[in-house]
Amino acid sequence: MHKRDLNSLPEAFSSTGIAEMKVVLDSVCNGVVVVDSYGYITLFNAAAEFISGLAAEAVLGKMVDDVIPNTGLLRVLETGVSELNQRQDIGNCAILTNRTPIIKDGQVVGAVAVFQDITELTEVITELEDVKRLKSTLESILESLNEGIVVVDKQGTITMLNKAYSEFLNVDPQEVVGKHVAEVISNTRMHLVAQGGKAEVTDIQKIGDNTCVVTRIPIIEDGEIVGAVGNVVFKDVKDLKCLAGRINKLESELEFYKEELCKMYGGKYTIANIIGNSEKMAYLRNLAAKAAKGTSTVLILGESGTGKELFAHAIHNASRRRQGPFIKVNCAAVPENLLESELFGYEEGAFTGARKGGKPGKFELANGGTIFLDEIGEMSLAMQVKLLRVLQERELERVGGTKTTKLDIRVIAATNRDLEKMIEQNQFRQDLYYRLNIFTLNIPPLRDRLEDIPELCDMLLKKINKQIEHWVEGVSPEAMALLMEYNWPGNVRELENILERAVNLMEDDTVIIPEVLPPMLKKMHKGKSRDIEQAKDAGGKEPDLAEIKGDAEKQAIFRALEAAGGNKSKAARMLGIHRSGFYQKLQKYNIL
Ligand SMILES: Nc1ncnc2c1ncn2[C@@H]1O[C@H](COP(=O)(O)OP(=O)(O)OP(=O)(O)O)[C@@H](O)[C@H]1O
Repeated sequence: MHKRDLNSLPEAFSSTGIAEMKVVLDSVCNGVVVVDSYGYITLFNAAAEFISGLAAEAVLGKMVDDVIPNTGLLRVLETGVSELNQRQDIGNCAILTNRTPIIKDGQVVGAVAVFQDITELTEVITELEDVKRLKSTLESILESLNEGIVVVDKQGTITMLNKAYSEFLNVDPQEVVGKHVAEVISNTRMHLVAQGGKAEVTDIQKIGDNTCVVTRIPIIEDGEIVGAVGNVVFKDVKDLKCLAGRINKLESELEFYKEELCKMYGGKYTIANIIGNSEKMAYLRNLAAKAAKGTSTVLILGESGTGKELFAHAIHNASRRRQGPFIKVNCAAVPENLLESELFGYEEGAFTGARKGGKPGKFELANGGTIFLDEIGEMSLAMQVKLLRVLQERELERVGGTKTTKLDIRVIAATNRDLEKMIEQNQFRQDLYYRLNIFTLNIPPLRDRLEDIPELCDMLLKKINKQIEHWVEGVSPEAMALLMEYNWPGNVRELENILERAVNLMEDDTVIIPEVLPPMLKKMHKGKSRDIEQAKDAGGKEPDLAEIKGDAEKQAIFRALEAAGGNKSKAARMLGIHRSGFYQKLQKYNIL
């Protein structure tokens, strides 16, 4: 670093009272730096020392750009032109500086910089800029709102009125700012809130011709009320009514979808829907109500069509789980190789063709509700083991998965098979049977409670009338006698089918007569046998071939079921068709 002898200061300062001048300059708050015509520092006052953090002795006589690298004084020496109000950084300090040349006899003999620390000022400016940005953001938000907003000061003078409010009032926002709020908004209480400091939420206010819903909130700063902000939530109560109407509509839509969901996944029937005034049915209804109160697994036994599913729905609906789902799985209708994933679900990639993202199984879907395992007697031994594990542990893993899901479900199982006999024949696992056989309902076949038939007919006819928009009052005594003599292999479902067929064949009659009942009922009733052709006479219309074939097929199914004691796999074998084909037919004729 070059240093200059202080004895050779510029003539401007060499002869007259430098020391005196330094005392003066050390007393001022601004930093002062003087350089000679070569750029050597000749003066560095106390404020310059303070701002730069450098001692005067250390810098005097040194080249200014060695001391202050970004100095502009050398440029001023060169150009002889002043540079005023320049921003510059010295160390961590921001300064504002005026650089001027020192001219003597028309010659630049040196230069002086007079500067002040503006670090704090810069911070204030930055803060101010932030506040300005925030203000403009808030203004844009307020302007874009649909709600009308007004702000008043403590005296009730409007300081802000947003676009929505000014349009609603039909005033120019610029003109109303500065006016008292009462002059601009009719029936306002804004000035009172700005005085009293008590918020008024969701008040009704008549503004012009509109009855509006308004809210007024005091603005409090440092514990002092400084004004109030008001907003018009609904510019007309009609808007509110309209909104309430929309909410009502949405609520009723929601109710509708909830009901639909309940119909899809919830229990359809209640205990009151279980018809039958026989002692056996009264006892079973009572038992079902007790089963519903508990949490135990329920096993429902009975021939096909006796109402096992009806009981399962009714138990679910009478239980505390009635709000939860009711999920039915027909273990016989799902192909053996799919049953596991159907029951327990699967993870993505568990097998070829597995759906992306996996799929929950029926057990998961039933969580919080009831799972109804129909035709449990048709489940393979391998599946029985898996089912037993889930029933014991009350948790499952999806096929191909590792995560366990806790289950909170009530299990109701049903079958028309003799499970004890199946255990003897090693077709059903004893341990699973014990798990299921906790609360058992044995539904007797219809032939053992013929006294239920009249009441069942009444109920079923009402249902059929509704379905096919026909009006049949009841069953004639002759037809009833036939119904009471039949042995009902298909139970209540068969009764329902026979009544529906009869109603379809009837024309002018208001009661079911023997002629519209199927031949096999009449065959059992000796001497009164007539066949379907008489149905033609009674109904007056020729049954077509498909109808006759369908009828014959249906009767064949019922007969096979009767001979197989309700065992569907056996009935399918007797008819020489595959079990799944047999199920399709059961579904087609509404026998399932
Ligand atoms: N006691 C009853 N009261 C009213 N309806 C009944 C009664 N029993 C059965 N039903 C009606 O008969 C039809 C068959 O009943 P459901 O499906 O419950 O029998 P199921 O024993 O489960 O038959 P499957 O073993 O073939 O599955 C249904 O329409 C059901 O509503």
